[in-house]
Amino acid sequence: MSQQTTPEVSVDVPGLDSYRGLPAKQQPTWPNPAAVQAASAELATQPPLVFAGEADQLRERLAAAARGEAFLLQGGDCAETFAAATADKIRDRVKTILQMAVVLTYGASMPVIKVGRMAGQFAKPRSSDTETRDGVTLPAYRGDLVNGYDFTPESRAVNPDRLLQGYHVSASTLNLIRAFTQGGFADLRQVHAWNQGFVSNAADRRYEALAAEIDRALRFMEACGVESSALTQTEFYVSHEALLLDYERPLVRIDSRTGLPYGTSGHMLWIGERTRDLDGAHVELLSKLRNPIAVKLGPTATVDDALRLIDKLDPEREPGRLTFITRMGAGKIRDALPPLLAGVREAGALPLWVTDPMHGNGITTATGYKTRRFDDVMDEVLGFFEAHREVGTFPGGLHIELTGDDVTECLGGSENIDEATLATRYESLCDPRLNHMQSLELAFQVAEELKKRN
Ligand SMILES: O=C[C@H](O)[C@H](O)COP(=O)(O)O
Ligand SMILES: C=C(OP(=O)(O)O)C(=O)O
Repeated sequence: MSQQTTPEVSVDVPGLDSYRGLPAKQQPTWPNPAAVQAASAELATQPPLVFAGEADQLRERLAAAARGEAFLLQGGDCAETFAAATADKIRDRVKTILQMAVVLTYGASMPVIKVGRMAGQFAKPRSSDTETRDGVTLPAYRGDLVNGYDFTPESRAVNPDRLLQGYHVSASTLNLIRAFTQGGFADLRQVHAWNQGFVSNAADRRYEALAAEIDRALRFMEACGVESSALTQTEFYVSHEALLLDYERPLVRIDSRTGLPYGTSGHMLWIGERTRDLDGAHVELLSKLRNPIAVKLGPTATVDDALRLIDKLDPEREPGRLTFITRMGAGKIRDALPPLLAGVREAGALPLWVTDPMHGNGITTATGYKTRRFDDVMDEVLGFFEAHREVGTFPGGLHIELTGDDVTECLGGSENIDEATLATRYESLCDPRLNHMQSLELAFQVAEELKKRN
């Protein structure tokens, strides 16, 4: 996030509101439309959270990944919360992503583009509008941008004041991320320090060995007089699902250099599996924005779906503009992905293909915990690499739900978290995340797959 640009101004753009008449899924039913309009109007007066030039820079980096010259690592909470936007928790998530990126960069000898599911991942699509506990039914929790998690009528009531709160929490999160990644914390000579404070375990020990090799290489480079800001700072971008239209639209700004509209709520915005209808409001609005855009594709996605999304979102077939994040499920990816890859390639398009091995592998235990098996997550990642090998396309990235905390939300991994252990530290308000150690283990395994390609 180093590149500065000319300031942006907020003006009405002809055509930008074409999404308004279209079906918009997964939106809250605001009880008081005037209050939402007031909140959106207030948001429209706020400064942009990210700059257009940064989004352009990310698009260039993603273009390199689409061409097979870089790898995208995108990760963070399932649902960020306002309460957990603390310095320690943000730092630990950034550290975990930096550590994973080091493992991948060193293993694959390839640049790794770091993108957090951070500073805006506050709205969640849900399967049901309501939740029932002990015979009491209340609105489902839709993320801190919409309502509260506590199971009381007051907390679950949707509240448009949260739109502004979400903006401000995103701003302070982003401020901290910028400070961590540009202000010395991401210096590669800190590669050991990133591991401190985490419980020592097998993945951490493997990481320590790798960090020692990196240290040696850095000392060698220093001795040779090599100096580069690439060793002391890192680019780190932010992304989230652009779900809540009353939040996203007011944060659109016109880039004064080019006159083009950018979503300034995050560098990269994605459209979820539940809202990717071609004729829906989400695809329409994001088709007008110049940011890098991603779309989730589940196991029922067809070649035709993918091609029509490309026509709508990336008509110029510009590498870096469009990323497909596949989330098929471990049992389906080997059948469902190869035809998609082949069909899109035959049509001459070059989207970036990324795997989300989390969202197709959810299960619920008998005791009611939503969880995922680490082995299923890993199996989907392997299936992703196999599918690309079969078709001859590039497996360009990994999208995961993770935390820097030692939570017990996903089953398995080398700590062997079992069903009984889930209860000890289950903190996610929506879907289960890989903990710090599981995230590192996954990074080592993905690095092995990338190494095989080389
Ligand atoms: O993160 C993704 C979705 O918001 C989540 O899987 C929905 O979960 P639900 O089926 O419990 O509503
Ligand atoms: C809701 C999500 O995923 P999907 O749209 O793939 O279900 C998510 O990534 O938070």
